[in-house]
Amino acid sequence: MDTTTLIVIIVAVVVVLAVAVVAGIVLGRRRRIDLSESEEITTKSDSAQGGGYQAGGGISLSSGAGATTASPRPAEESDGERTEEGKPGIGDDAAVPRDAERQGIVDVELPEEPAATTDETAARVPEQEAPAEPETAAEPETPPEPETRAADQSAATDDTATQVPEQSAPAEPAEPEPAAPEIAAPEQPAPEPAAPAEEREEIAPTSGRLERMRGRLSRSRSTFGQGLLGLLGAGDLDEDSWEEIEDTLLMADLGAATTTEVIERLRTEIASRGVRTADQARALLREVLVDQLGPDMERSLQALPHGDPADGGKPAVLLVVGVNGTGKTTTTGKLARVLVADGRTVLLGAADTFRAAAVEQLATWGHRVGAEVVRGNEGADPASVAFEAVSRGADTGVDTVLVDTAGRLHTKTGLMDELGKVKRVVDKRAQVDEVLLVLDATTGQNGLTQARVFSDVVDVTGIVLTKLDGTAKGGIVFQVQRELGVPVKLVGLGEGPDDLAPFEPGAFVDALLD
Ligand SMILES: Nc1nc2c(ncn2[C@@H]2O[C@H](COP(=O)(O)OP(=O)(O)OP(=O)(O)O)[C@@H](O)[C@H]2O)c(=O)[nH]1
Repeated sequence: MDTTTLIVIIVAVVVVLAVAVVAGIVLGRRRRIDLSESEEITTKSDSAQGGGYQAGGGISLSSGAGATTASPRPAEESDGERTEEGKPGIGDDAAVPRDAERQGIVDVELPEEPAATTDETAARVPEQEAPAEPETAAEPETPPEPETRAADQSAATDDTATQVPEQSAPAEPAEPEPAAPEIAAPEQPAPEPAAPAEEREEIAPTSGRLERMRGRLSRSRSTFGQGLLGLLGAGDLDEDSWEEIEDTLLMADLGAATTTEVIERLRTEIASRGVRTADQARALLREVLVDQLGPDMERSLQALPHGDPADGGKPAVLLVVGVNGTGKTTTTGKLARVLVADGRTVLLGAADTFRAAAVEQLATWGHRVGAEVVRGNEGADPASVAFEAVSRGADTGVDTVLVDTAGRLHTKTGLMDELGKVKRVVDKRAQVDEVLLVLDATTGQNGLTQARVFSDVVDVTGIVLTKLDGTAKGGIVFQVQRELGVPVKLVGLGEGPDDLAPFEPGAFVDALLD
């Protein structure tokens, strides 16, 4: 073999090797997930994301009779995120140690002393702490001492309010059918049934609210949409990447148990489905997150009357409960608007007798939609006001009675007893169709602790998660439902009168990932 032939052979071998290397690189790149390929980004109208969500869906209302709540998993299967002692604590942090002991729902010990220093929510409304300790709360069976009536009834600003005379709630449990307390003849001003129709405010249509307000979830969206999809789309997912994804989910308050399940499912599905494109990664993430939100849970609001109220039917009764400052009164007012917009008649019960401003606030909401308000004096027995509101609602034939209760720390045994009493007393007059627990989404893990205690005391049937517009921790929705098996039914997305939307898992996840 001469030199020329040798050179030709060497050149040929080099060329073949070069072609092989280039082909290898190209194939390798194709197998990566790259979210920067704009043409592959899925739009929300893409049928692949359907999931049954109707962005135009309104708040679904139903009658309490026969409605059931489906739970995605039994509560005892849930894995709580705990402090080192393995017990729920006030202000639990989202960053849970991975080796934290898992456990289901546990009884929370209710300390005697307020946890105001560690409870953000309580700290927000400090003035409520002082009057929150009347002995009547600790001794719910004892009628409260008669108190001096607030100086001047004419201070009331709402014409439609009906004043409940000062009295204790009907005794319980000795009298199964307590006599309805009389309505005091108000002095000044005379009560009016409702504001004239022409004075009432326009109410935004309930349909399509979540769609219209999806921008309000922008803080949570930056975690999920940019954070999570960015990580998933970074290509080779090594152990460091998975850890980052895990941290991101924990920071968004999904909780350790949900996070572990999400990660495991993503890892399995990415491998088995051969996820390679941005579209596929997004669709998979959406599917996994929606599944975690229990899409089959019953979320309609049991706010429709039992039969025709004009023909002996009974109004639906909803109790609104929660700790201080979560947005109970605001939510009650917003809900009244939703019902009025649906053509329903509503009566509001102002059973927050600790804070005069709360009563005025509710009266204003009522006036704006022409709903009558039953109110008590500051310091009156809230059970009595609630009872009277339900009685009045039944007598006047309204469709729905909404009872706003005072904010109370879940750690205050006496106040929780008092709440239990409110429900038991109302139960004697009419069936309570919904107990809505209002949770402030910005308080994160503390909301969970509250939810457990409230659920124990008053059998919560639905969660309203407020202030989702002001937090990056929208993942708390996942935890609340998982731990309690109680559906999030409504979400508060702002301070405006119509900033209340139905919670729909598909739409919610879409809003987070867009
Ligand atoms: N950003 C935002 N603010 C809200 C939302 N819901 C309620 N708020 C605000 O939260 C504050 C407290 O609301 P309230 O309705 O007075 O709370 P509350 O639970 O009735 O308070 P207490 O009766 O004192 O326990 C008010 O400033 C509301 O405007 C929401 O969804 N988003």
